[in-house]
Amino acid sequence: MKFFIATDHAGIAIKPDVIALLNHMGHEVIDLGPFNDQRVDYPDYAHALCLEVLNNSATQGILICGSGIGMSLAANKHIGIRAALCHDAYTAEMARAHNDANVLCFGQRIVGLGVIESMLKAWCATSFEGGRHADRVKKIEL
Ligand SMILES: O=C(CO)[C@H](O)[C@H](O)[C@H](O)COP(=O)(O)O
Repeated sequence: MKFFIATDHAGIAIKPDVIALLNHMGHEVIDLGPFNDQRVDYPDYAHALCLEVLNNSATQGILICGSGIGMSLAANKHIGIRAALCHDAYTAEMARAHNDANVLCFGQRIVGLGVIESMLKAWCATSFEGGRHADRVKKIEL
């Protein structure tokens, strides 16, 4: 899988570890910034990442801010993006299996590296189940 990743200043510290985990799992990761810890606005990075995911087939995104909330709110403004704010392996698994989520959001101020690793493993190991979930996912978009 090819991932795009972006953060704000409140998510940047954990980014190298997340990229290393994904690389270790065999995934390609494109870093869309920021590249220093100066204060930035999360919507700028969320929107840039969503455009990349939408314009590159078979890619997914990872967005990290302090809580994950701002990133997920901004990302879900894009038609075709299903951004899931996850806190553990179960929410990551359900986001893929039931919601066909294509952007994983989490908060650096909320989860530690162990939980992040379990979320990434669950996310990458899980495919959309389709079936009864397919019509529900279609209904998300107005
Ligand atoms: O959008 C958020 C909260 O809903 C993110 O967690 C931001 O990273 C956070 O608001 C940044 O806060 P800061 O006090 O400016 O570092």
